[in-house]
Amino acid sequence: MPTFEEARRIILDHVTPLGVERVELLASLGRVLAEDMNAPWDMPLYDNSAMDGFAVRFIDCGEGAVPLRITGYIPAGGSVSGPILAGCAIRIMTGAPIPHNCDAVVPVEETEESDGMVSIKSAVRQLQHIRFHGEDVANGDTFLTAGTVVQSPEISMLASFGKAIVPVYRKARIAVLSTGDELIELGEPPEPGRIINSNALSLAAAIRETGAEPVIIGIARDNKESHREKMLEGLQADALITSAGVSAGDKDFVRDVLAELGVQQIFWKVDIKPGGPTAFGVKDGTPVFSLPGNPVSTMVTFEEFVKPALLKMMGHRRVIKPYVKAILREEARKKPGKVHFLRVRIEVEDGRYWATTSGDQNTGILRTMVRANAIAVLPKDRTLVAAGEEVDVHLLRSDAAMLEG
Ligand SMILES: Nc1nc2c(c(=O)[nH]1)N[C@H]1C(S)=C(S)[C@@H](COP(=O)(O)OP(=O)(O)OC[C@H]3O[C@@H](n4cnc5c(N)ncnc54)[C@H](O)[C@@H]3O)O[C@H]1N2
Ligand code: MOO
Repeated sequence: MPTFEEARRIILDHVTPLGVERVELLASLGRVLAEDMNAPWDMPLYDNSAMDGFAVRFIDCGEGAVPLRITGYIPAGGSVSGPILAGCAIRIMTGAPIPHNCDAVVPVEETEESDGMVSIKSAVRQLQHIRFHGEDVANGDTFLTAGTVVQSPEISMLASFGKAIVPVYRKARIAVLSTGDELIELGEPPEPGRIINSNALSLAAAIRETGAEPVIIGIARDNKESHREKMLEGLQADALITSAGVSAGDKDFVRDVLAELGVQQIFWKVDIKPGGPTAFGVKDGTPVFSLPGNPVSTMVTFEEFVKPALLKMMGHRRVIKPYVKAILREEARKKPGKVHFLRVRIEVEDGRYWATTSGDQNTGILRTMVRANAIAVLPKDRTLVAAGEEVDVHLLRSDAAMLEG
């Protein structure tokens, strides 16, 4: 039986990035660039002023210099009409192109103006307040490399270079299959013995949060034909996730039917709790994740095993969530032999993370998953983690480390 880290490694070793597509710039947000991007021109494209003020010749600004005559005006978006004449200055705005013989810009605050003349009140350095063409990125340079996750700074850079269409890794389409005779769909009346198919929706949400596209294919009933039919449909997607029917029950058909359909089982059962009965298989390169049915186990195993794989499929290179250290406020006890994923609430105090358990850790208890914003990963061989001890934590929510305001 693989350990937690071994199981995650095995999964990652069996998945590869999907193909590439070209999308409109804004649609590339959160996606991964599939090609290096090279600058089609210098940025900035032309020498320009970094300040509102006066374009001058440095030699006219030495000690004891006389006021300069203002002979022109170049607004942002304007154009240069000629050189700066000796003893003259040209009023200029930030971003406006500078005359070819301008070698300094003096900010307006450092000048005094009267009767069409400007006096400079401070020492001038040659080349001050000029932004030179190509000083940010030179024509032909690689300004973003393949594998970069596109966020607003990348959008800014891509837009600045006129890239309206961007090559990114394809979004993964992930089939979600629930199994079990007890399941009813959202909207159907609940009654004893029936369970609303919440796993399909929590998985779909988690898939979306990862940047992939969920395809809910419904419920396979507790017979092999129903499993076969739904699984064949699910195997058309880039990956298939099933929930429930994977432990030792007499109606747990998932692994059997997957095997009949030619899915090679890579592992079944991992040394963890919750999530012990998790299985992973592959058919012709399509990964199949069989997650246990308890809603908490489904979500935790998605987070720890499926999410890194989906990220890798969509071209991400950083796919393994790092641990942060948190101080446990109260002791936690466990049996030895398995890594335990403890649902905790993190708070930041004095720049450190503090973790409190979110309550009842039974896998049937959903409310403590809702209350949790992180998972403390307790080592396999430990039986007691004392109050005040540091534990490794995976943050679950983007606001987990944020402060109230
Ligand atoms: N003899 C053994 N029994 C069990 C073992 C074991 O190793 N030996 N493992 C236990 C563990 S751990 C878990 S977790 C569960 C998981 O079993 P399955 O994955 O086969 O899931 P089911 O038994 O079918 O369902 C478990 C639980 O989850 C509810 N469920 C199922 N599907 C959904 C859904 N789509 N939405 C919401 N809730 C769902 C289901 O009603 C059950 O309550 O097995 C233990 N038993
Ligand atoms: O995955 Mo099960 O939830 O360990 O009880």
